[in-house]
Amino acid sequence: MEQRKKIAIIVAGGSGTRMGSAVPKQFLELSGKPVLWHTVNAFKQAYNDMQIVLVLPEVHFDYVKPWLHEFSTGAGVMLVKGGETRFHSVKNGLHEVKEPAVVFVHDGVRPLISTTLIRACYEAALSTGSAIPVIDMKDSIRQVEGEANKAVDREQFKIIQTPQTFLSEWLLPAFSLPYDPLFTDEATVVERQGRRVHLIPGEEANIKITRPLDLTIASALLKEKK
Ligand SMILES: Nc1ccn([C@@H]2O[C@H](COP(=O)(O)OP(=O)(O)OP(=O)(O)O)[C@@H](O)[C@H]2O)c(=O)n1
Ligand SMILES: C[C@](O)(CO)[C@H](O)COP(=O)(O)O
Repeated sequence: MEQRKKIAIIVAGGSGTRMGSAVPKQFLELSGKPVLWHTVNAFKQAYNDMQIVLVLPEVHFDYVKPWLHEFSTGAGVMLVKGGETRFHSVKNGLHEVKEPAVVFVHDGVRPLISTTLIRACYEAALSTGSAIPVIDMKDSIRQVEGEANKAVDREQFKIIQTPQTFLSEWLLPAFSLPYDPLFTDEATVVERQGRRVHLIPGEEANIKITRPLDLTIASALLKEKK
């Protein structure tokens, strides 16, 4: 099978308002290392020729420099300034994609991503153009509109994860579209360009650390993984 350069754009440019911690959640400690260390490590473990583009506010470059040298072998890690929204952070990272590649876009705050899922995304994107990991809904859901609410069929919905993975020739043109607040992930941007995205099974453990309880859950999951 054809092989391609692999680039992981890891976005860590947010301020973590829902977490409410003094230090942004991507730098909080998880089993003795920053959350973001686990995320970068997962991509380096999956493929040692993986190029990492780490997107974060310039004021936070000093948080990561002390431990980044650990990942300097192979294609290394590049630091890029974050943007106003996640979309703008991804767009800044994409400026570093200068040759045909399989591009993974991953939340810096999903440190439990597995080697198996990263490799599955690579293979699926290489053969179909895109790979979006999803999991089933466990709870019942309701649609709320003002005072009214109604049950909806949860079988028609999926929970979307990252890494959202694409051939660079899919992703780069899509990000020249004007920003829309609905662009909360890359699948939405690529779809707006008229492409149909390919869903693959995600992982329950691939949680996004968003609120304080998620850090407790991530810590327990990491212990189980070891
Ligand atoms: N301008 C932004 C906003 C978000 N992100 C990143 O996108 C990922 C998912 O975003 P989210 O969990 O919403 O993080 P925050 O925006 O930091 O959190 P909150 O919405 O609670 O403020 C995170 O790794 C976050 O750092 C980013 O790179 N640039
Ligand atoms: C990309 C994402 O993690 C997919 O579930 C999600 O859309 C990020 O949303 P957030 O509001 O920026 O956390």
